[in-house]
Amino acid sequence: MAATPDQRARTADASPPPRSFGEEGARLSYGDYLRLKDLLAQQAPQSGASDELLFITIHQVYELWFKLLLHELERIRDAMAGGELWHARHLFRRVHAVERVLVEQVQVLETMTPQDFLEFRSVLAPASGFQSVQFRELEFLSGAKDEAYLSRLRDADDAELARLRRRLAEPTLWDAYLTALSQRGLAVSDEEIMDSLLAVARDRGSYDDLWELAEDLLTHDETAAHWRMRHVQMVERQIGTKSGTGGSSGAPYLRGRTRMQFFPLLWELRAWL
Ligand code: HEM
Ligand SMILES: N[C@@H](CC(=O)c1ccccc1NC=O)C(=O)O
Repeated sequence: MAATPDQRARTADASPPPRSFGEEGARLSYGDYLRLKDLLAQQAPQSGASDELLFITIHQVYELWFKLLLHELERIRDAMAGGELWHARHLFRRVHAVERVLVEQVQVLETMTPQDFLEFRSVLAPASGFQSVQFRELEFLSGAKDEAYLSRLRDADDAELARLRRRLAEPTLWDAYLTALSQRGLAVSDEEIMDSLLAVARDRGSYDDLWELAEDLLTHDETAAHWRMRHVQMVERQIGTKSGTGGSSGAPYLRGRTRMQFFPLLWELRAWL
């Protein structure tokens, strides 16, 4: 069999095989690059309960994914406003995949029994998911801006409050979608927006990219609703009708939140088609 160009070159000058890719710099190790010493030192259970490590780990994993989602959703917003619809759609595929993971991962925490949760639940109060700054940032960026939540963040520091205020002030995904519509000559005033959305839906030949982008927004909205429903099911399974450590009514409050829509007009559009 004929030698490959690579084999020929090696036998010709008898030089040692090249070092494997990445060895040239030889500065970073796996643990250094990923800051594993710091990362793996961040789980500090407050009780002796065996399942508290699971509880902390799952929340930290959520927060890491929230961080990535904020990064990608910002890029999506900016791509939409900048007319780069293909790029927004590319990033939406990633966002949807992560969001499906967020929903699926609820089942990991559901392996905990309510009895085992009660072993450490009392040490958690008054902490609760209410205080997740990144979760609220995701809602604000998606269009559900509700300033009232700022007052529920008991222990938020100045930097966190500033981040939320910035999210309240900056354009949402919906604002960016409207910019994309107007760049294509479509009217976006309150009175005209439904007609524009209908025009996009009815003329896929001219507006397919805008239609698909609206579908991506809707999938983001739908998957967020799936998470809220999975979360409240998990809550009912764990604490039933008890009120929450964060001071809400618990499951009834969370059931109310499942009706929230980021993009109500995209849902309403269906009725007019
Ligand atoms: C044993 C599991 C869990 C229980 C029993 C539980 C319970 C609750 C309750 C009762 C609330 C309402 C606020 C309160 O009064 O405390 C809440 C809110 C919240 N929880 Fe959980 N939770 C659990 C797991 C999780 C996980 C894994 C996450 C992931 C980050 C999470 C994120 C949130 C968020 C973001 C809120 C605020 C929701 C909103 O205001 O719409 N929770 N949770
Ligand atoms: N709110 C929950 C406690 C809880 O799940 C929690 C506590 C501290 C930090 C994050 C939490 N997760 C979601 O609310 C409860 O009432 O049992």
